[in-house]
Amino acid sequence: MSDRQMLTKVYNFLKLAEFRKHPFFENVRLASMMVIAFIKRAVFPADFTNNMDQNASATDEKIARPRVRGVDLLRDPLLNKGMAFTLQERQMLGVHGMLPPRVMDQQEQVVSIMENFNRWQNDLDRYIYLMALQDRNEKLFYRVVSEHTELMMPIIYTPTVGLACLKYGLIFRKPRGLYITINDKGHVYDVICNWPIDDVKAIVVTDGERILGLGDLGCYGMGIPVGKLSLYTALAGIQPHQCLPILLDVGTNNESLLKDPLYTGLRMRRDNGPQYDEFIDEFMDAVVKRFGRDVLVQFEDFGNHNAFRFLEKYRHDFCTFNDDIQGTASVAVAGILASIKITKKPLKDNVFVFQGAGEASLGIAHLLLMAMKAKGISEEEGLKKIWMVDSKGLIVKDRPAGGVTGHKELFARDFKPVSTLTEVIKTVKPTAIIGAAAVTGAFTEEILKYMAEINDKPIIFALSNPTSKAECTAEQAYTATQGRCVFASGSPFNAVTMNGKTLVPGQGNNAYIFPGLALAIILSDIRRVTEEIFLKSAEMLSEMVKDEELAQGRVYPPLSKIREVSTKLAVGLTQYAYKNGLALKYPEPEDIDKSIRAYQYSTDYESFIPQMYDWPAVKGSNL
Ligand SMILES: O=C([O-])CC(=O)C(=O)O
Ligand SMILES: [Mg+2]
Repeated sequence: MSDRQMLTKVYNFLKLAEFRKHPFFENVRLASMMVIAFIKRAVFPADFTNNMDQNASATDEKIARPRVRGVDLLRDPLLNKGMAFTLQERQMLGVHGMLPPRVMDQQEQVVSIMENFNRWQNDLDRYIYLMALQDRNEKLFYRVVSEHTELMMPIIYTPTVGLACLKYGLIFRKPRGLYITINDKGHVYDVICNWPIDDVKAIVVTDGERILGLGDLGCYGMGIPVGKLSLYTALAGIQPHQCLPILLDVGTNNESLLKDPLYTGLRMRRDNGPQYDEFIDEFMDAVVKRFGRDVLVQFEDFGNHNAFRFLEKYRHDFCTFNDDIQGTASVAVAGILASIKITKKPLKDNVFVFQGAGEASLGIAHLLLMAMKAKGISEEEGLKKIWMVDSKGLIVKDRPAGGVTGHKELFARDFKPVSTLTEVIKTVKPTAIIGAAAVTGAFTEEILKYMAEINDKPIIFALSNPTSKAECTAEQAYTATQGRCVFASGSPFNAVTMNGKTLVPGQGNNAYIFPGLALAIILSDIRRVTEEIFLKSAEMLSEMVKDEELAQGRVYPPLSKIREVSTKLAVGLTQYAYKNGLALKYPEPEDIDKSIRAYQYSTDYESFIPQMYDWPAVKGSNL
C-alpha cells in the first residue's frame, strides 16, 4: 500500500469515526478532527482532498426527509421502497416487522417484478399489474419502465391504454388524478385546491370525447392523461409529483356507457351548450390561480371541433398546446423529413394525400406547409401538393352539401368532386399517403399495390390509434409493396422479414415529441408554445435518425433510445427558446445539457437515515 493510499484510509476512517456514537470516538472526536484538518491542509495537495470529498458525495446516497413514518410510509408510493427498506430504516421509521425479513435491493426487486409481469397472459392484466406497482412504489415502477421501455411502453401507453380506457370502470382500483365535473362549475378552483401538491408544473387534460380512435369514452378517458404523464417521467425524467392528470367530466354521448351499470362518470349526455365553454374557461383560470402562470396544460383527446377552438382561444394567453393537433403534426413531419432521405425525393417533388381531415391530418398538413415554406417553397406551390379526403370524399372548393368550413378551407382544392379514397389516389398519384381518421383498413390492398406501381418507394403512414384502428398493418404495407414502402404507424408493429431483409416500421407517435417538449417548457419557462417550436422539434427529431437506421427503413430513432431522444430534444428546444426570446427563466444555464440532466428524476432510492452530527462544544455552555 502506498503512503497516499494509507493516508486515504486513515482519512476516511477518521471521517467516519467522527460520526460514531461510541464513547471512545466521542473522546477522540476533537483529536480526530484535528488530525483530519492536518491531513487535509498539510499532507495532501488541495485538489486531492477536494477530489476525495467530491467522490464521497457523488457515491453517497441522497437522503430523503419524509414527514411521515410507520405504516403511512409504506402506503405512500412516492416514499415506499417495499422490501428495499434497510434494517436500520425499518427500525428508525417504525416499519420493522411490517415487511418480510429479507432486505432486497432495487435490482432484485426489478427481477421479481419482471417475473410477475411475464406470468400474466394478456396485456390488460399486465396494465393492471403495472398500475398497481405505480400506486405502491413509484421509483420501482419508473425503474422497471426505464429499463424495459420497449416492452413496457405498449402496455402503459398505446395501444393497451386504449383497452384499459374501454374497461376503466371495471379495472378501477385506486383513484389517480383529479376528476372535475360540469356540476362543479363555479367551484372548479375549490376542487383543484384539494390536490395535495402545490408544485404542479404540468397538466394533461381531456374531456374524454375522442379517446384515441375509440370515440367518446367519457370519464373512462382518464387513462389517457395518466398514461401520457407516465411518459413525461419515464421518457423525459419530469418529476412525477409535478404532473397532474385531469379528467373533465361533462357527460358522454356513448350509449353503451350511459346504460352500463358500472360506468363511473356522470350519467348524462354531453353538455355542449355555452356552459361547457364557461366551464373550460373557468378551468383554465383556476389552474393558473392555483399553480401559477407557468403551468403547462396539454390538451388531449378532445373532440375535433373543441380541440381547434380551444387551441386558438388559449394559446396566446396560456402555456398550452394540443398534442393531437400539434404533437402528432410534429412527429409526422419528422417522419416525412426522414422518409425523403430514404426515397431521395426532395420535399417539393412529393404529393401528399391525407385520409381524414380531423385534428391530426389538419395539424400535419399545416406543419408540412410550414416545413415546405422553410425550404423555400411558396404557400401556393405547397398547397398544390396537399390533397385531403374526409368522409364526403376529396375536399374541393365547391362542395355541394354545406361547403367546406373551418380549418379545411385552406386545403380545399379547385377540382371536381371525387368520392372515394381509391379514386382520389388514382387521380392524384401521390408519393405519400397519410391516414389519421381511425378508419380501420382504409389503406386497402388495392391502394397499397397502386402506390407501389406508381412509386419506387411509396411513403405509407397509418397513424390511427390504437392498433385496431390502423389504416393497414406493417405487414400488409410491406407485402403489397414488395417491401419497398417507407412505413410508419401510430401504434407499434413488429418488424417484418421479407426476402431475408428485416424491415423495421417506425412508430409515428407523438410520444417522441411531447415529453421532451414538456421538459423544455418546464425548465426554461416557455410560456407560449409557438408553431415554430413544433417545426423545430420535427427537424431535430428527423436529424436524430442515423444513416444505418434509415437503411433499415426506420424513420424514427429506435424506441430503445426514446429516453435519450427526449432529453436531446429538450436540450435543443431549450437552446432554441433562449435564442429566440421564448424562455423566461433567468439566468440562462451555462450548460443546458448538464442542468437538464441534473433536474431529471432519478429512480434510485434515497436513504432515510439522516446524517448525524454533533453541535460544536461551546465553552461555558452546558448543552
Ligand atoms: O395517444 C396516442 O397514442 C397518440 C395520440 O395522441 C392519439 O392517438 O390520440
Ligand atoms: Mg391523443
